[in-house]
Amino acid sequence: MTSPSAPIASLVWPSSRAGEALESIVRVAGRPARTFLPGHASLEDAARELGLEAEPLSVRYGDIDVLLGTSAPALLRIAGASPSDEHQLIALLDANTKRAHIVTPDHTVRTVALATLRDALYGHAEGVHGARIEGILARTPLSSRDRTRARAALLREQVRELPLDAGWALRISPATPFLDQLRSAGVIRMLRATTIAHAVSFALSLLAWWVIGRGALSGHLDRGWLYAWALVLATLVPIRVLTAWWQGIASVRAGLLLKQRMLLGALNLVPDAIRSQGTGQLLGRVIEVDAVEDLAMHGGFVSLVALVELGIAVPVLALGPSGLASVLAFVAWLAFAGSLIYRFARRWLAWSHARITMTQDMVEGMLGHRTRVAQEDSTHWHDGEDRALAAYAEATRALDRVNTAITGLLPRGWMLLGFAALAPAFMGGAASPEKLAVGIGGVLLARSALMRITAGLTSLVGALAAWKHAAPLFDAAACPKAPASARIPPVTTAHDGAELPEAMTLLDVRHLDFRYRPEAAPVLRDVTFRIRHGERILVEGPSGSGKSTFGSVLAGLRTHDAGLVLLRGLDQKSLGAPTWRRHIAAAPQFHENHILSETLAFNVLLGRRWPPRREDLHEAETVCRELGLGPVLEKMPGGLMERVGETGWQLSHGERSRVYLARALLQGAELVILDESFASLDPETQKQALECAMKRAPSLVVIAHP
Ligand SMILES: Nc1ncnc2c1ncn2[C@@H]1O[C@H](COP(=O)(O)OP(=O)(O)OP(=O)(O)O)[C@@H](O)[C@H]1O
Repeated sequence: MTSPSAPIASLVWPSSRAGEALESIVRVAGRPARTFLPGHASLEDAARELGLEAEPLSVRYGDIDVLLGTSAPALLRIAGASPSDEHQLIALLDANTKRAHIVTPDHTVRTVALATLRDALYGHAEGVHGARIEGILARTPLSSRDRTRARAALLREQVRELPLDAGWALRISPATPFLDQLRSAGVIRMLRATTIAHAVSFALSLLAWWVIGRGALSGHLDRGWLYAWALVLATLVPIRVLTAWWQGIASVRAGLLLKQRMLLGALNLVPDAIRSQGTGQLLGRVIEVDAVEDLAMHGGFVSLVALVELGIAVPVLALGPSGLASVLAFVAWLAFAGSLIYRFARRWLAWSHARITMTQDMVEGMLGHRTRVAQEDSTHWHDGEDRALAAYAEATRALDRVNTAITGLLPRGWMLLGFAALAPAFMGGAASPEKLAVGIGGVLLARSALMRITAGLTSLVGALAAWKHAAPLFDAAACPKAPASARIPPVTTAHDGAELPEAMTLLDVRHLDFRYRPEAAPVLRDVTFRIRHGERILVEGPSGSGKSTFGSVLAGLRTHDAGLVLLRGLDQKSLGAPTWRRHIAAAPQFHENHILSETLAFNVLLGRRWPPRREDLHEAETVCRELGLGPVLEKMPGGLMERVGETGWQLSHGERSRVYLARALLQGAELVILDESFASLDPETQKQALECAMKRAPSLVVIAHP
């Protein structure tokens, strides 16, 4: 193994130039980027400044090869030249199985062997294990080549399972304008290439048609022309294959970007907005995302090809024997096609509305099914469904009628009209065979273009209808996020029981008003309240008095109408939602919380990095045991790795509430808000769980009934 820094020492960036390395990689990759302004708190913030997301690459040493193959562009963190040096960075542009391109500190691109990068990443482990391995090898009689190989193999074996902070993968943020994302992923370039390839392919088809038509109509076809025809057809094959390949790649990339964007939009939705929409409507939106992707991709490509074909068909018609008449007939038929597609669009919108409404009702019905089975007379379970089905069937029939006209009438009607326009030229006998061949070719080409454009536009209509439902998710992704760079003053340690100075105020609530709707009476009115670091506070009140609402405003889950909520003197807008949530963790009331169908470890470590480190799992298990979950951990065959939730181990009510508690306590927040978290526990377990919360939460707010 080569020494970690020697082969690429001149190609690495000092960590102090991380921002510049980021900017350089962005520029070389041809991505739209803003100018980098130095002085950011973290690399993640610096990346955000450049319109990127820097995702930490936390892997095991054994996964370095996979990492190098899949994470570019990335900033890789390697060990400094000597153990005392700060770490250095490699700006990885792209990589294949053997080589990688990196951007050097003088902003040039260099090719390096992938093995060199791998060795550089192992450099972190060299410092720790190198000397010991060297000691083992010193006692072994080996040639220097074998020694190097044995050293590399031993080191890899030693550290295979150990974690490595390998740097950051750089991704264009899903919140940047979608066109920029498409451009950056090379989709626009591929669309351009596809369009040109289609134009060439049509021109060649036309040439082939002209060659064969000319021969057929003139009565003889010599061998030379036949060869030319065969050659043109053979050339078409690779062009079509290449076009289909590009088209496929462009669809996959664009689809992926769209899904990422929608996912971000879903995560950006305000919880109250989600609640007011209902599960059915949200699911409807998510389903429509797939329809948007399929129909828009298909419709977009087909329409693009159709436009190319139209652009060729019209001049060919004009070159035929009945030039102007043929073109006018085609334009008139196109207008007729347009009116049919307009009618189709209106009916599709009505049909998709009926379909989506039924989906929403069905989901809501499924969610409430258990309650219905227990509470409602079975004769009323399906009330209203017949009416909805009848409306849907009628909308489907209306759509089918216009669809039949589009697919059946349009192409056949055009053939009749197109040949009718050519008829005088055929009858007159004055037109040359070449002209007649071009005329027939034009009619056929126009038919193909017409069929394609109707197929493309009908798909686009479907995409548009689906878009109406999916757009809120797409738009939510573009919501400007509050800066995450703002830092709150460092935490100072509380003195147990001592009167805390003013500076220790953690959360300051002043004249807070909150109402659920603008016209409704406020649920919280003029609340002024202060929590100091280390305090444990009990919030009590009768049912419906606004305790949970208050907790959710403090946790940043709801936005207040008036007043101030300050965390160490800064409001949520200045700190940004992620920073706010890092400092305040909440366990919402039971019905607002959820066990995800995942492992127990995943559920309790939800607020931390995933995959977890060994120490995360250890802490999670300790907290679970402190909360009295030891017996259930013992019962589960997989322990912490047992799958829980709807499809897994069904946790009891009290067990679930302690999982929610563990989840909140494990987030490492400064303030933990527990909303009726102890209500479902027996007195003994309640005492145990409360002791754990008191011990682990730096500051605590407990909401409970008197
Ligand atoms: N979306 C909403 N629109 C209008 N009012 C609402 C809405 N959601 C909740 N409320 C009302 O706000 C009030 C406060 O609710 P909150 O859940 O905060 O009370 P609570 O004190 O936690 O009650 P409990 O002890 O029963 O859990 C209640 O009267 C509730 O009905």
